[in-house]
Amino acid sequence: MSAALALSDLACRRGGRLLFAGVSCPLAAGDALVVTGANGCGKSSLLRMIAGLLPPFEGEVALSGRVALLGEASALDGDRTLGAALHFWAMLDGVADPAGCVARALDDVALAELGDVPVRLLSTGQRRRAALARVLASGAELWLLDEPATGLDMASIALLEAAVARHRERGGIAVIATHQPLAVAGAATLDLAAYRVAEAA
Ligand SMILES: Nc1ncnc2c1ncn2[C@@H]1O[C@H](COP(=O)(O)OP(=O)(O)OP(=O)(O)O)[C@@H](O)[C@H]1O
Repeated sequence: MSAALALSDLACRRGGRLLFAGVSCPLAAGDALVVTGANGCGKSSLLRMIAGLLPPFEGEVALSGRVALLGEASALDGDRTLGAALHFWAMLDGVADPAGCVARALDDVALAELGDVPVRLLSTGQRRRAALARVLASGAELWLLDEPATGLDMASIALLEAAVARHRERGGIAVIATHQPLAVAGAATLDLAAYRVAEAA
């Protein structure tokens, strides 16, 4: 797995307001970036920009590799069993061995025993881990994780941290927006508040 990501002089404008400007950051295979900053400073917007879902107001995003975004919603079909819902996405993602990828991902987030339970019956934290499993099973080189620790207990946070570490060891890149401190060894940090653009008086 080999990934690369370069953010060059990025600016973000939403709802008519310039949120941040001048964000630059190069990331190579195995790197991680932890994005912090107050509510509303634009962390989710930055991740959506990297995912290609939101055009930059200025600057550019250059990347190589496939992208998986863990956002607020998991997009897993509530009526399917967890295993089937993940399998559906793994097929769409075109992974070589969807069944194997899903089984490993479920193991990695400690949900292997719930593979035959409908997604709608999962608890909040289980649903969050299921969304993470979807990212794991995607085989994407670039992980964009938006508040991945929300709703997770301590054991699940450790699983998340371990999954990120393994992904980086394989040459993947992780960009993580978080309010909670996470153990991400040697990660670059980006405090978006420092890139806030003052409103004109
Ligand atoms: N679709 C949209 N249209 C207009 N403004 C938006 C839209 N989505 C978000 N915003 C605004 O952009 C700003 C940044 O939102 P964003 O979700 O990126 O912040 P955040 O740093 O991730 O916040 P939080 O820590 O609360 O998750 C907010 O003021 C928000 O109201």
